[in-house]
Amino acid sequence: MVREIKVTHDIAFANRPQTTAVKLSLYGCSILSIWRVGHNVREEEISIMIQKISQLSSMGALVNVSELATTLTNDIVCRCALGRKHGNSHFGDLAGKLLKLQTAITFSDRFAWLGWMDNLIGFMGRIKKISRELDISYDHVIDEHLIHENKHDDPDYNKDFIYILLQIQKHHTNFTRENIKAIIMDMFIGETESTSSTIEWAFAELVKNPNVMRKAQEEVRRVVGKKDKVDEEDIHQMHYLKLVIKESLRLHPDVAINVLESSMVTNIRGFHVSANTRLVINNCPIQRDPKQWERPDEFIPERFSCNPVDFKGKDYKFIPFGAGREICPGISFAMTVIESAIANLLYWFDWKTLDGEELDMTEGFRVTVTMKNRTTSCYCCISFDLNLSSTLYMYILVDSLKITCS
Ligand code: HEM
Repeated sequence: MVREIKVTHDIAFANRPQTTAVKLSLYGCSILSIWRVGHNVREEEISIMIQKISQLSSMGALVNVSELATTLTNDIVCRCALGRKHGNSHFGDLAGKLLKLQTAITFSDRFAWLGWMDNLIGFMGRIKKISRELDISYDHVIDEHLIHENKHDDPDYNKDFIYILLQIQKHHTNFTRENIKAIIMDMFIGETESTSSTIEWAFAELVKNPNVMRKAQEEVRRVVGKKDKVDEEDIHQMHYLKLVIKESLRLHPDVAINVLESSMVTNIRGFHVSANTRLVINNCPIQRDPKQWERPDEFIPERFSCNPVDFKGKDYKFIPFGAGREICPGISFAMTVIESAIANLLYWFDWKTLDGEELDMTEGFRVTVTMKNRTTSCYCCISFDLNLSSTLYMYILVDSLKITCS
C-alpha cells in the first residue's frame, strides 16, 4: 500500500494537506528542499556537549541526556541555517510550538461553515502570533546577513544557509524573500524534535541492553583509538553503531504519522479514493509488523547485519524518513548528527541509570481527540504528540578517557 501511495500514485498524493494552520504559517506552503552540511559546526557543538557532560561528571552529577540532545540539535540547525545561535533555542522552541498547532485539525478544516469558531476560541490568534514572531525574527536575520554581506566574501567566513539562499536570489529574481523564509521554516519544522528524539531512543535502548552497549562501545573505542576526538571519517567504520541506530529507527520511528492528501480521484488496490481525501500512513504498525519482521518488538540491531533493507525510501516496510518524491531531505544531515553524537557519548563515557533503575520506555505518542470546555471557548482538536514520555537521566559511571575541560 505504501508503494502504491508514495510511488505508483505519487502525483495524486504529492500535496501535503494544507490545513488552516499550515497555510497561515508556511508562507503559502512554497516548499524547496536544499541542505548543506555544516561539518565544523557539528564538531564544535558536539565538543561543547562533551565538555558539559565532563563538568557534570567531575561533580558526580546526573546528566539529562534528553536536554543535551535537544540543545545540541537546535544549536546545530540554528548555526547551519542562520549563522549563529539565537538566544536559548529561540527558533527551535517557536518552530516546536508551531508544529504542535499545525497538527491540530481546526473547525474550518472539518466544516468550512464553522470556521468562525477557530477565531472565537483564539486558535487562529495563537498561530498568527507565533508565525508573526517567527516572521519578524527571520526578517531580522536576513537583514543582518545583507548588512554583513561583505564579510561573507571573506573565504574564512562560515557560509551559512541564508547566505547560500541569498546568493541564489541574486541570480533568480523570482526567488523571493518569502521563499527563503519558507525554506528556513521547513528546516526548523522538519528538524524539530526528530533528530534529538532519535538520539534519545537509540541511547535509551543502549542503556536498556547492556550487551549491545558494550559491543557498540568496544567498536567505537577500537576505531577511534587514542585520538583526542572522534572524526566523522571514523564513523564510516562503525558498522555496528549504524545497525544500532537503524534498529532504533525501526522500533521507534519518531515521525510515525505521515499525512497526505489526494489531488484527484484515484484507485488504490480496489479502494476508491476521491479528490481532497486525507490519508494517513502510520509507520509503527508497518515497522513492527510480525509478518515482515522476526520478533518485531525486540531491539535486535543484528537483524540488519546481513539484510540489505534500508531507510532510503525503497524498502516500504522500513520508512522512518518517508518514501517517494517527498522523502525527508534531511536524512544525511540527521544521520551524521545522530551517529556523531552517539559515537562521542560512547567513546568518552560509561553510562548507567541512577541506582540501576529500569528505564521507562513507554511511548509518549498520543493521538487524542478532546473536547475542552473553557470559560471563554470550546474546541475540538486532534493532536499528535511524539515526545518520549519521560526524560532520560543517566549517571556517569566512569569518565573513562581523560578529557580536558579547557
Ligand atoms: C531522525 C530525524 C528525522 C526523521 C525521522 C525525519 C522524518 C521525516 C519524514 C517521515 C518526512 C515525511 C516524508 C514523506 O512524506 O515521505 C520528513 C519530511 C521532511 N523533513 Fe525530515 N526527518 C528527520 C530530520 C530532518 C532534518 C534534520 C531536516 C532538516 C534539516 C528535515 C527536513 C525535512 C523537510 C524539509 C521535510 C519536508 C519535505 C517535503 O515536504 O518535501 N528532516 N522528515
